[in-house]
Amino acid sequence: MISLTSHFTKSIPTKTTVVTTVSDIQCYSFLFFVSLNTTFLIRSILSKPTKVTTNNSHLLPSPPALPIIGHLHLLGPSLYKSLYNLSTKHGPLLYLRFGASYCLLVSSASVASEIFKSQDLAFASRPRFAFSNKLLYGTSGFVTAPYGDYWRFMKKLCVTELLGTKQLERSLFVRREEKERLLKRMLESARKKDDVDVGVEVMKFTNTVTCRMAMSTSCLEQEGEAEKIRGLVMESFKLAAKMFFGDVLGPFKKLGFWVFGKQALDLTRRYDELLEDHEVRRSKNGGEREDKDLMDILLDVCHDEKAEVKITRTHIKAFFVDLFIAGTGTSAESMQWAIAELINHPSVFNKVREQIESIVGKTRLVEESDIPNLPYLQAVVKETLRLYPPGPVTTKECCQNCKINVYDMPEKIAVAINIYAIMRDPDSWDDPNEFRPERFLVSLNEQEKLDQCQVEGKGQTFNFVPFGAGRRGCPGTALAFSMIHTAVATLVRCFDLKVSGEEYGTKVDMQPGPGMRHVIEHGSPTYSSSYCSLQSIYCFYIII
Ligand code: HEM
Repeated sequence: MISLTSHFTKSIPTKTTVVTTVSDIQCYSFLFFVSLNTTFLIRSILSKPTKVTTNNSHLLPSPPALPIIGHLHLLGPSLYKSLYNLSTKHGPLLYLRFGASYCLLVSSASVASEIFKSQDLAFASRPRFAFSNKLLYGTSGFVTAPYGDYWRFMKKLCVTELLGTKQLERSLFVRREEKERLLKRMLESARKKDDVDVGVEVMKFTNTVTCRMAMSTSCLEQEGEAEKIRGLVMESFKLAAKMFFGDVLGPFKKLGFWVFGKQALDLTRRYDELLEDHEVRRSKNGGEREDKDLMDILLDVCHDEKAEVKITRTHIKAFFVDLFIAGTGTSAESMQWAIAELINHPSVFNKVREQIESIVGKTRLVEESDIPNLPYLQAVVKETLRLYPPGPVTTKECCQNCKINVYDMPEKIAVAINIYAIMRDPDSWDDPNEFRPERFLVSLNEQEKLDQCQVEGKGQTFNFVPFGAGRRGCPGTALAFSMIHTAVATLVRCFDLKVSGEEYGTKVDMQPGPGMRHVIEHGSPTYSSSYCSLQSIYCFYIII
């Protein structure tokens, strides 16, 4: 084990954050919007926002809105927190309008269960944003694909060839090797007494695992390839955050694209180059291989003229970009939050380490097969995901008329489900803002009762939903848990940790950065542009 012995000379990087009362992006969007066209403003003032009504007696609750901007002024620097504040004040199901776009906001487990379970099929698509057909392979992606043959085909492939239980067993050696590489890199820094940027290291780990599992290759094979992918993912977040706000521009959204279009095309070209380089290397190295990976299978379908579902090369590229964006930053971010909470709670840290030592001993590393015997580690990871979901808001679109509670849902209405709010709801959780992993430790008796409920179909309360749920729920849940458990256990097992330049015991600042504005300036390792943890993450170095 490596202990920290000396003070460190390197100072914490000064990524200062300026918190404003109203997010800059809001102001910029609004000013941009205002200066663009007064005619539209006048029209908007004259026309009342459409409210979603049901048989006329049920008007969806909605906070007071301003002309033109609707509820835009109610958003603060952190989007998901602003939405959380709105729901605590006005209720768990709200109608909101931001400039020219509108949506329903869902913030409680009971309303979410309608969407995740009772009306799952009706909400099996996602809404399209203003520029979604322009950014990164347009509408060919999997995450944004409408519910239909293409989505079903890709989902099945995803599960059978990459993320299902059997595939995860087959790819166990990849995660083991990459865990050892992560450890080696950290040990090297330790020997040199260097600071380690946890964010960079765990992102290399998740990137390379995903690359190797999906394309049988290591991102680290080529000089700087992991860094290149990490950079591209960060830039995608920045751009998506800027372009997302195009929606408030309504009929003028094309002008917004004109501003960012060149950046979007450049980003797509760089993803293209990366994937094409990769394809050239793989055909040089292998040609026809017996043990086909996901990329091989997709290329076969692409070349098969009789295939039931038509897959193009653009679909394949879009799919891999989606996997990187949805899978690598989210898992890496959760690892960082977990480590940060453990530094802030030394007694929890020691308990995790003691449990690992009692189960694994002192002579070998933690393996995935040890995880079922480490309930406290599992509880720490769950509690981290509850407090800091990397995708705090997920979106769905109603694709057929249906009812939520007493309200009729019109087709095409966009729904934002605030996962963050659900997992901090005091009706579901005692002391919801406290980090208390023990809440996830259930006694054997309780576990039996829970199992019985699951068998009888009564067990889903939808109050713990970091991965969403229903048919559009995250297919990478098992992989994410494997990666997070292993990485966190390895770091706790092998290193004593503290914030660089500070005394032992100094707390990591857990205040998330100011959301959208920060994403636009710095990019974010999270796949949701509405959430940002960079203040603590950037400032957070391990000293070994
Ligand atoms: C801590 C890690 C992760 C978290 C918290 C997370 C969370 C989520 C959430 C909230 C959704 C939306 C679910 C919904 O709308 O109901 C989602 C979708 C998705 N996730 Fe994850 N995810 C994680 C890791 C991964 C990994 C490792 C992969 C794959 C390598 C992955 C692939 C996807 C894909 C492809 C979708 C889109 C599914 C669809 O639209 O059908 N995620 N994830």
